[in-house]
Amino acid sequence: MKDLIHIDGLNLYYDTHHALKNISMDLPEKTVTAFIGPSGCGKSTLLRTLNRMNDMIPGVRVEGQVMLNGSDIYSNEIEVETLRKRVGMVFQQPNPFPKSIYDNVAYGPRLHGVTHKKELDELVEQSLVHAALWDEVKDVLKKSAMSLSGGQQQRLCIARALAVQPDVLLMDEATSALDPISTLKIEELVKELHHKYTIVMVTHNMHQAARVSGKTVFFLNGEVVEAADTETLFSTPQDSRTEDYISGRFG
Ligand SMILES: Nc1ncnc2c1ncn2[C@@H]1O[C@H](COP(=O)(O)OP(=O)(O)OP(=O)(O)O)[C@@H](O)[C@H]1O
Repeated sequence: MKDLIHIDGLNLYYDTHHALKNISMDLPEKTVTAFIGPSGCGKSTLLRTLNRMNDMIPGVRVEGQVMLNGSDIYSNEIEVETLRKRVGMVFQQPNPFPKSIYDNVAYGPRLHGVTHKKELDELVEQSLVHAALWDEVKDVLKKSAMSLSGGQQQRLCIARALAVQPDVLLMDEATSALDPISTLKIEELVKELHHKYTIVMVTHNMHQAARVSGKTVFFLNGEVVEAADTETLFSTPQDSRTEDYISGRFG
């Protein structure tokens, strides 16, 4: 599988706190990559560097390179809005807009200039189908997104992210606020979506990483300890710290 994202010598500081230390890795396209590791090890920080969400945090300094399909996303020529269209994100808490289901999904395409009703209708339907929500909402598209359950809201947020046809979908603990059934639905969805999208997910749940991802990266104190295909990392870890973590000795 071709590598879509190439990270080289990445360091990130929150003021004086050195949160990411010399990270280099490749993220293959159309694969789910899981970031695992104990709380505070830098998983979410690294995820946020992939669509420059850290730019919004005062005092953040980034050094090194993040290449997306051959271009450096930190170069001056990159427009952050365009980058975020290519690299969508879903957060821990479902955060639909207080608008109708339809308008949530149509929001991104409208922002990027799609105005034709038929085209919008198609995009909304296609995105909701891809997010495995269409059957549940197709008759209530005008209803408020806030009327949906937490799990449905999260799938709506996935549909909203997919509606602008991104290359990459970032998921930051996207199931940790959900019940087990909704979690399972999202895991099933992610397994389907990776045929079309490159997915990078942060998870506290090692079992989830093992179930869903093709590649896993284990972090500790802002450093990558080990990155490998998921089966190898969980069956034959090379580093004793990985082994200790996955066998539950800490974290
Ligand atoms: N906005 C911020 N300002 C200052 N420091 C931060 C900020 N966000 C994270 N940090 C610090 O950076 C380090 C990495 O945090 P990060 O949230 O990336 O870790 P994580 O592995 O995702 O943790 P968790 O699993 O608990 O979400 C931690 O020491 C954290 O305190």
